[in-house]
Amino acid sequence: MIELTDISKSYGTGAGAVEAIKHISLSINKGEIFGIIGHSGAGKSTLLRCVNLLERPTTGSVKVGDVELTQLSTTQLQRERRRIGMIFQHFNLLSMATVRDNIAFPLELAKLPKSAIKQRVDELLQLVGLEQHAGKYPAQLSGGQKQRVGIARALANNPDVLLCDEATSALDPQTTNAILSLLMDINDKLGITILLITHEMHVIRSICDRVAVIDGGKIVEMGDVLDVFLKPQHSITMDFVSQIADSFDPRELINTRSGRLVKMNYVGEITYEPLLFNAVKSTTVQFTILQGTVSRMKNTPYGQLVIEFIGDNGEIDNVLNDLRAKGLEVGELK
Ligand SMILES: Nc1ncnc2c1ncn2[C@@H]1O[C@H](COP(=O)(O)OP(=O)(O)OP(=O)(O)O)[C@@H](O)[C@H]1O
Repeated sequence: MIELTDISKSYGTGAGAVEAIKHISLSINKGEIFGIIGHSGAGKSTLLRCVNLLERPTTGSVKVGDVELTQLSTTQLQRERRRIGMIFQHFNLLSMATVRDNIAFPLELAKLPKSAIKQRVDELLQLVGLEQHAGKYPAQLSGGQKQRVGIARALANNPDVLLCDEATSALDPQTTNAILSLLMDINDKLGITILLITHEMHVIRSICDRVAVIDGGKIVEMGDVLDVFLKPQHSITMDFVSQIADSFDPRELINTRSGRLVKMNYVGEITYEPLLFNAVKSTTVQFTILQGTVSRMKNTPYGQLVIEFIGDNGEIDNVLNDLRAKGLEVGELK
């Protein structure tokens, strides 16, 4: 649905030039929720804005659907942009217009008849749960409600793609979760492809299928969220993962514990099985959980534990092999 090929973007020229993104290629599938995470200044906004050519890349190609956007005339580009909705961190609503009029705005630009606009706005108000607030002005709404207006407005022309520019960064944790659920619901119901940028790993873990980590204008790591989360390769990715994982380094335990320290990852329904108990029950091996997370990534449960096993080495080997045979990824820390 979105194909970026060898995109670079420089601001300014000569000695003062800033190369905000450098040779980025990215392919996003139809119906996917794809997250881009990076620290401030990494180039996230620039990259996102290249997708609808709010920023024109200095070099490279931008395809949305089958259309190469960089080759279009201004009028053609305006038409194609209707297929790409966008929401913003600070909502960017028209302060002098009601909720209904804010949502109607892109439909008026598209020159729909009045009756069709009314019907579509009613549908959108219902989709985002704002039927009771149609006559209010933005100043009378909470942050979460303002973002719902932003989402309804972005969806007005039935776009294929929704770009989300730090859409939850100005919201409190509870409202963030409600907006993330709404985005997931919209992706599910409408099959719309969502590309979001964030600096919060929580956002990626809650709703994304795949993630790219960017730093210094380059993609440093990319993959399925589960893989990147459970086995981060790059130090920047590890920083982000530690935002939500229990963040102390289990290797610090090595010199303080006398048993065998084992790290295990597991994914899917086995997360809820009594795996450890079953593995040791017919042995004399004992275990202690030193560190652990059991949670969900989007809809997939997973666990990550650091365990100390105490007992006969041969028996512990058998326990570890038993766990591996059940599908756990098991690695010893020493
Ligand atoms: N219009 C501009 N003119 C000059 N430099 C710019 C412009 N926009 C962005 N930059 C520079 O490009 C680099 C990437 O900025 P960008 O806003 O894309 O990063 P970001 O990851 O979105 O950061 P943040 O999370 O702080 O918004 C930064 O060094 C920034 O200063």
